[in-house]
Parts: sequence; C-alpha cells; structure tokens
Amino acid sequence: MNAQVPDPLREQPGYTLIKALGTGAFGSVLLYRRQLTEGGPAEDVAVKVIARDECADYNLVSREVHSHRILVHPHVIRFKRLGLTPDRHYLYMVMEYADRGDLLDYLRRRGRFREHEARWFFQQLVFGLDYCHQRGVVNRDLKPENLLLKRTPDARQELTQGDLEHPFNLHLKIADFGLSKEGVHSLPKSRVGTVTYMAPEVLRAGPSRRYDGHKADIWSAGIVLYVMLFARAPFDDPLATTDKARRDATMQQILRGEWTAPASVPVAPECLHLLRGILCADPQARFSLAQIMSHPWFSVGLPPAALTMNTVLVRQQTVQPPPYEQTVDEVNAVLEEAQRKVAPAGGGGIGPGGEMTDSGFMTMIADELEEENRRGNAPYMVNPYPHGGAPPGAGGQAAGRR
Ligand SMILES: Nc1ncnc2c1ncn2[C@@H]1O[C@H](COP(=O)(O)OP(=O)(O)OP(=O)(O)O)[C@@H](O)[C@H]1O
Repeated sequence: MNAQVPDPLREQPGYTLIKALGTGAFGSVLLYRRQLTEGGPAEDVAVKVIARDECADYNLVSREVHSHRILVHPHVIRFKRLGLTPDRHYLYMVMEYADRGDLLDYLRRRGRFREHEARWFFQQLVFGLDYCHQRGVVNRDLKPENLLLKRTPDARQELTQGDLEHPFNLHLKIADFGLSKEGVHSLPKSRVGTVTYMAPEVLRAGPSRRYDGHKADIWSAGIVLYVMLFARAPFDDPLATTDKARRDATMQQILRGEWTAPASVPVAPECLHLLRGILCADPQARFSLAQIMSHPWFSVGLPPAALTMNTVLVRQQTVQPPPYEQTVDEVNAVLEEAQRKVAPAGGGGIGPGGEMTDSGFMTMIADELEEENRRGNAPYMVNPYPHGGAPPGAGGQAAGRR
C-alpha cells in the first residue's frame, strides 16, 4: 500500500491499493490488488477513478465503457467492470493491468526498434485493431501512449536487459477507448485525437465533411510503425519555436501528405512499400487491414491461422458472448446511479452496480484468452525467436515462428 496516494476504493471490499499509475483527462489510474472472494485468487488490476463531482460528460464515459466492455482479445486491454465506490464519490473502471508501461515510454528508454522488433509490435497492433473493427469499434486515438505493454506468460529471463524487457517478452495491448465509437456505420464527424497521429481527412473533418474512422485508425497505426522504426514522427517540425507553431506546421505537412524515411536508417524495400500503402493521404487508396495483413513484410513469421484468428474469434463471440463480468444492464445501472445528484459524504449504501462481497456476480472471471495463449492456441503471440533476441540475418527478415 502506498501511503502517499489517496485511496478512493478504501471502503470497497476486496481492493488493496498498490500505487498510482498515472493521470488522464478524466481522472487517475491506480494499481490495485483485487481479491473478490476470501481465500480466492488475487489479481492486479488497473482502476481508472473519476470523481463524480468532476465528471463533466457522462456520455463520454458511457461511450468508453460500452465500446470497451465488449472487446475481449489478447491485444486489447480487458475491461472488467464499472462501479461506484460505497461513499458514492467516485465512479471507477476496473481493467486488466499492463505491467510494463506504455510503448512511448519503452521507445524512449530503448531507442528505435530494429525492423523485426517493430514488426512484432505492429503485428500485435494490427491484430488488435482488426478485432476492434470487426466488433464495430473504431478507436480514433491510437498512439504509443495508448498502447500498453505486458510481460508475456512465457517471457524469457535471458532476454531481459536490466529492467528493460526485450520486445519478444512483451505483448502489446490497445488501451483507452475514451474517443472510440461503436457502430460500423457511424462516421465520426468531430475532430478528435492527437495531431501527430491524425489522418489528413480527420484534420479536414467538419460538420459537412465526414471521415471513415476505420481508415483513420489505419493511418494512425502506420504512424506508430514509422515512429517505432525511426524514433521520430513522419510529420513534425521540431525546430518550431512554439507549441502552436509546431502543431500548425505538423498539420500542414499531414495535409500535404508528404513524408520521407530518414536515409540514415535503412529498412527493407517491402517495409517502405507497406508504409507508403498505409501513410497514403487518400483514404480510399490507403491500404485496408486485409491488405496490410497479407503484405509480405507484415506476414513474416506468421502461421496462416493467425490471419483468420480474429474472424473465428468474432464469430465465436457472436454466437456465444464471452463471460463478461457485468451485463449491459448492470453497467447502465451504475451509470444511471452515478448521474443522480451527488449524495452527501458518507451517506451511501451499496447500489445496483456496487460490488457486494456476497453477490453472485462477483465471482472472478479468469482471462480465458490469456489462458488460451498459455496453452499455445494463439500462434502469433509466441516469441518468434525462442533461441535468442534476434533472427538470423540483418534487416529483420525473421525466421519462421515456432
Ligand atoms: N490498464 C492499464 N494498465 C497499466 N497502466 C495503465 C492502464 N491504463 C492506464 N494506465 C496508465 O495510466 C495513465 C493514465 O491513463 P489514461 O488512459 O487515463 O489517460 P491517458 O491515456 O494518459 O489520457 P487520456 O485518457 O486523457 O487520453 C497512462 O499513463 C497509462 O500508462
């Protein structure tokens, strides 16, 4: 327990505060150990806490929760539950905990990735994104800060470099659905997200100019790939003297759609071909996820089953929904309760969405997909180079996996 960090869930049975993880636009994220039944298994969870009297927009919270709740995939942070603290002061969102920070921090500490390492993360990002899209969720805020890293269950000790894990010891998980939209047919009208990762059509968007969020996500994923390979953004003006000037210059460059790869960092021609297909200013001509997945640079080392796994998974989840911790009705009950007038301090009991130790729905649900991975049923998640950190040969043309 960390004595310096306020503990909003101190009266919530089963939750023990470990430390603060960070602060976002909507509140803070804290690491808790959760043990829902006495003597039962404990797990570390990340809990996003939002003070009710500071929550300006419940529609955004609702959108985030409803989009995120239905996503159950190895490369998406798992949403577990939404609750109200017993004192009614905080709304909290319980999520899977990614124990190795985010991709931006990892990149800063490790420096640019070699090509095969960038591919390892990019494959995971694309599989996670393809799954989200197949489930009808566009993210609209893909960037390295929102791509979290978690040690793989089969992480290899000899690949650890001090406190810095080797890429092949890490799984990438898409997080933060705060700007996401559910619904395949919805064309987001508003301009949201971070400029560096924004597609040109997003910058041009307005009430009468819509864009396809799927294509915009693909563009952002391409920027992430570029940043992993070259440790800089393709559109930027680092010499600008003010933040505004830098932002304006970046926007102009994105709108012109012109970028180059630094000559000082050689990458394979197939890699540049893929980047060109993704960072294509015309969303109609931009590569689709299917095109990316069948691209020769992308598919190195992947068993064929990896390319159809999402379709199979989505079909399975449509027929038999995964065991969500909360039903839609339970989530909606918490949201409704949260929007009622804030109760005076100490005035609350346990409400419809609160977690009661004796309630039936509190049984902790094992992470089936992690389990599946442990059993080896998710082929693309396996360290492709089990006998060392790098593939044979330069330039990252990886050996086959397994
Ligand atoms: N599931 C998680 N596991 C581990 N760390 C997390 C998790 N979710 C969030 N964090 C960390 O908590 C911090 C805040 O996250 P949060 O998603 O609230 O905000 P953000 O992404 O920084 O900003 P915003 O939501 O405003 O876009 C981030 O630095 C992130 O690394």
